[in-house]
Amino acid sequence: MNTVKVRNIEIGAGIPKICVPIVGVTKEEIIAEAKTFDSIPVDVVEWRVDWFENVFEFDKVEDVLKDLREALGETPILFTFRTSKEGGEKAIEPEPYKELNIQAAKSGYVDLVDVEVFTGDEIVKEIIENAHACGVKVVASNHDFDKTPEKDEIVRRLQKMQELNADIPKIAVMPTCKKDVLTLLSATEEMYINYADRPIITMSMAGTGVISRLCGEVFGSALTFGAAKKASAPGQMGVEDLKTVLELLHKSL
Ligand SMILES: O=C1C[C@@](O)(C(=O)O)C[C@@H](O)[C@@H]1O
Repeated sequence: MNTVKVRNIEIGAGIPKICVPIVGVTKEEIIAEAKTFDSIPVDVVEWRVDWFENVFEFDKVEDVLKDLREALGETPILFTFRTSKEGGEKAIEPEPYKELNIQAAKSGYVDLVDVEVFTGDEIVKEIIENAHACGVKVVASNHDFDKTPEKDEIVRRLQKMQELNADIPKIAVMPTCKKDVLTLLSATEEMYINYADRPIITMSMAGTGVISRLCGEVFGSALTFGAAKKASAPGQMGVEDLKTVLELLHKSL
């Protein structure tokens, strides 16, 4: 099993890493929030750029990235445009989506970019190649905010991300009942044990699924999202509580 090293954080080794999203609208909000992060437990910061008011002007995106990098010091930055199709704030066409992610990777300010795997194989491959060429890692992602696909389908999607050469396959699904949470955990365990040669990230959303955000070390999910000021998806716990539970489990495993 390979791990993914970004700055001083090794994703896929030991206790699951905590990623905190920033969902500010203005530059001021985004930077002000980043400046509070030295007092909370956070391993990786996700900038959810789809919330940013000027996301379609790259010079303004780059201007925020420059100050974010300064505010966050050595904490790795994951750059994510979550499209409205997958639960994000804004819609975007595939070509500008590709350009945005490649420009972010080339800026030198980000450590990882998130690429939605169902954008289209050619575009996904192009983003991954460009990101890798500048030393940036790629989290491939897929989200289903309505339901939980069958176990085999979840495993198939994670495999597809790995085949496309993403560094970290990730899937977030919505449970409609408790059994759906077991389906997600079972798919995670199967992928982790039988197919994955790299870290994966999985979660079942909302309150019903919250257990899946805590037990990654048991079933094989390498990173979990926790909330600081505002959650970016249903079911994210506050980071302090999240850290406590992850450490309690880690001690007993
Ligand atoms: O992909 C994910 C996972 C997530 O949807 C969650 O459920 O925690 C939150 C998003 O911000 C992130 O990009």
